[in-house]
Amino acid sequence: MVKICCIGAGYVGGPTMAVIALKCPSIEVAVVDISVSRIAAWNSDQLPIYEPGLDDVVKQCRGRNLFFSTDVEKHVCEADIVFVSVNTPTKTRGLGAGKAADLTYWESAARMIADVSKSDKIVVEKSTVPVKTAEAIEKILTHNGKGIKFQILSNPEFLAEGTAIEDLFKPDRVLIGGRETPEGQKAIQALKDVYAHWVPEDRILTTNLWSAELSKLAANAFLAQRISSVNAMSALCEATGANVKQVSFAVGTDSRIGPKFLNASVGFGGSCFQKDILNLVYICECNGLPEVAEYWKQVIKINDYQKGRFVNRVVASMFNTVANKKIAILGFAFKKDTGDTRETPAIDVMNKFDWDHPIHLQPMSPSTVKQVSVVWDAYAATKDAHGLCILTEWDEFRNLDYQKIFDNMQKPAFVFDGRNIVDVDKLREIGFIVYSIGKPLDPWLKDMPAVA
Ligand SMILES: NC(=O)C1=CN([C@@H]2O[C@H](COP(=O)(O)OP(=O)(O)OC[C@H]3O[C@@H](n4cnc5c(N)ncnc54)[C@H](O)[C@@H]3O)[C@@H](O)[C@H]2O)C=CC1
Ligand SMILES: O=C(O)[C@H]1O[C@H](OP(=O)(O)OP(=O)(O)OC[C@H]2O[C@@H](n3ccc(=O)[nH]c3=O)[C@H](O)[C@@H]2O)[C@H](O)[C@@H](O)[C@@H]1O
Repeated sequence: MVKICCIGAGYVGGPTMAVIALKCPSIEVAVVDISVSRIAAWNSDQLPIYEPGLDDVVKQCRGRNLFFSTDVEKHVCEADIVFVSVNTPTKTRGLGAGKAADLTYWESAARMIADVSKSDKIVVEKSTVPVKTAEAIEKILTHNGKGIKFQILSNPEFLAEGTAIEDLFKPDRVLIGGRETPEGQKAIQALKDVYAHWVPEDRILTTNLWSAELSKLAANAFLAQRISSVNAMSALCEATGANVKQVSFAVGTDSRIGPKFLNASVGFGGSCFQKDILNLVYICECNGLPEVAEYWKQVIKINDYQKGRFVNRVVASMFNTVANKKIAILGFAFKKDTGDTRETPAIDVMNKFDWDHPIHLQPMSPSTVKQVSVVWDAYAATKDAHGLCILTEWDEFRNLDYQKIFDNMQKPAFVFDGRNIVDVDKLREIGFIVYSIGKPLDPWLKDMPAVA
């Protein structure tokens, strides 16, 4: 029986391995992590991440051929294929701080694999890593490996949170990069055989190592670039009276451009887009390509601009200050159908509100006045509020009773839709002053000295 071990039981390791276990009953899959609480949660009825369809998949195979464990070394030692799906955040200190990927988790995983292995293994990069990481990993493994043979493969993951199970069941493609040697090709075939249990052959792409590593960074950069492009257009729409929904529909019907990923928003969030682009920027700089680095940096600059623009609209509309006002934030996750709040635009928006709050009105200590409170219900959140900001596109926010909300808010009552999900005309009829990203401006906003 083929044995797979995955190091890192996070948003990627957990769902990907659960799907491999489901689709390949003949393979034993162990997901290991140093976090005791995370593993305990994977072994409980309350999984550590919220992902539609995940509970069902885990229930079907946990204890059968899917195991979650903190005994990292034992499972690595026994495995034929070791996936490494640890976090690769942006470095916060030292060389490349603020841009380069922090590979300390990866390096310690690689050293541990080298230490505990007693048989040949295929080591698979599942985490998103800088191009050429496989070379460094190879060096760590072969220098410590006591003659044991390791083949490194790059198999980046393209799932999106909220649709992870769907994406894993029917991926657009699976990408496997490996060495162009006979041993490398054999390793590629072994991993292909795993995916071939459910992914059609023509969707399994094989490349050299560096192409696979770089394709992942490139894919995320292209996706984020589409969002920054449409968000840049949203600013121009507001200035000209065009409607960004109509513009993106018209643009997206061109089959060369396509309709997906053209929703204007308060900005993209999530743990990966920003970090992966920064990583790309750093790699370009290190390779003497400052113009290319500058090009990709703009994607992040526009994203920051968009978040700032949104807050400026809110503050300018509300008589140029939010001090002493109650603002209801509807949605905090970085997108719908996930509980993940890493790098969510809601954090930036709320921090900027805090910045607008004059010092003399700030509580002396965090316990004296509670500036932020969290409630379960949109009606409770909006009661007596001066304005509401929609920051995540949860379906429930489309169908709220906005008349009831309006009746319970302070007047004038404002709606700031950072996701373009409300019916602007209907809300204006109710009496709200509405700002919706990239849509023709409310007369109220036109008169404000808004700076965007
Ligand atoms: N979150 C997402 O939707 C996607 C993430 N990725 C990439 O996948 C990688 C993992 O991302 P997430 O799953 O979101 O991260 P995560 O933070 O949810 O999970 C990583 C896990 O690795 C564990 N870990 C770290 N070092 C370890 C070690 N030495 N031994 C054992 N466990 C260790 C941590 O305790 C943590 O539970 C990142 O490189 C990310 O860029 C790629 C595609 C999608
Ligand atoms: O490497 C990763 O981590 C993953 O990053 C993204 O997936 P994810 O961040 O989970 O979610 P997305 O659906 O891409 O959304 C990212 C952000 O962009 C925003 N977005 C998305 C689409 C759009 O049209 N407009 C827009 O503002 C979302 O609200 C969210 O804040 C990619 O879509 C995945 O392919 C990739 O595997």
